[in-house]
Amino acid sequence: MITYSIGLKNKFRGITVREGMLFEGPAGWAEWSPFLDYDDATCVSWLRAAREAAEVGWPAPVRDRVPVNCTVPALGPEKAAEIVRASGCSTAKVKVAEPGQTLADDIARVEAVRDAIGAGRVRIDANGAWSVDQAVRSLRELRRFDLEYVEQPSATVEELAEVRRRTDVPVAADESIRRAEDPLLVKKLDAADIAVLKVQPIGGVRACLDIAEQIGLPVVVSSALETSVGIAAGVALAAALPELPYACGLATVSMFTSELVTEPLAAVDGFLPVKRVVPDAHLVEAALADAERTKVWEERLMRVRSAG
Ligand SMILES: O=C(O)CCC(=O)C1=CC=C[C@@H](O)[C@@H]1C(=O)O
Ligand SMILES: [Mg+2]
Repeated sequence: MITYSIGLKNKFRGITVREGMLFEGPAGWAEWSPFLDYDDATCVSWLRAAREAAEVGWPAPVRDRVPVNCTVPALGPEKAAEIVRASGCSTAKVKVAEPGQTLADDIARVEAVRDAIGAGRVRIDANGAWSVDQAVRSLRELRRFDLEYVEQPSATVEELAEVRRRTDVPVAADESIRRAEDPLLVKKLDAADIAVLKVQPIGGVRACLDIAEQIGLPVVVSSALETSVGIAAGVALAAALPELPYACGLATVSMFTSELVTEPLAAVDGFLPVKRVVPDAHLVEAALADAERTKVWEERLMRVRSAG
């Protein structure tokens, strides 16, 4: 069992360092990396996903590569454009509604991304930060950049449904699925056009495939900001879905300052290959967490195992 600690190039989701654990089982390597602000009960499904990866493996793929978007954190317009140009992707996902920023900041960033990507696709993610009225007002401004969709504009499923009724920008549900008691409520309330599925929070590739089948919406597979070991699970899900009409949010290892595998699952010309990965001993050594953080994670794992 390994505890890693890797820096992020830019602040994302309020964090600058990513930590997690890796395990090896009969089926291969697995990552368990619930965010530090999650309580033990929330981390149980994340552990189920890691167990599936280590002990059982994943269903057979139906494709050998997966189209991906580049992910643009809530940075200024120049840096945002730079990330898009360096990525080689023809779809970009831009973070908006960052606490402490304004709609003018979002407009400048999305405009810069639209210019950088040309005829490519631009989607935005508000992480539930807007009220319904704020979402409708913001989308009225941002829709001129020809948005593919807005991910989680507001916090609740009911709000998502209302935003969807009041805008012509398609709505994708993320937190409303991965953090919900009933992930299918989104469908029942007609709250979304697209379902964003993440393997760790939902509890594994098979758990995601079940939701995909029941929810009856096109699926975008997205990462939980894992190293290549965890990203491989997202790629396995994207590769096993019967239909994959959108680029996936799995090109996030480029946000890390270092990696654990010699050939990371990083986008080349907008695609990731479908493969399992094995951590490299030297890279792992360089990314090992210190004794104090390792203890924190080992204790967390023990608690979550007994909670599960
Ligand atoms: O979807 C992507 O392009 C990358 C992944 C991504 O945006 C996220 C990963 C991890 C945590 C989340 O805050 C965030 C998301 O909201 O989708
Ligand atoms: Mg999201």
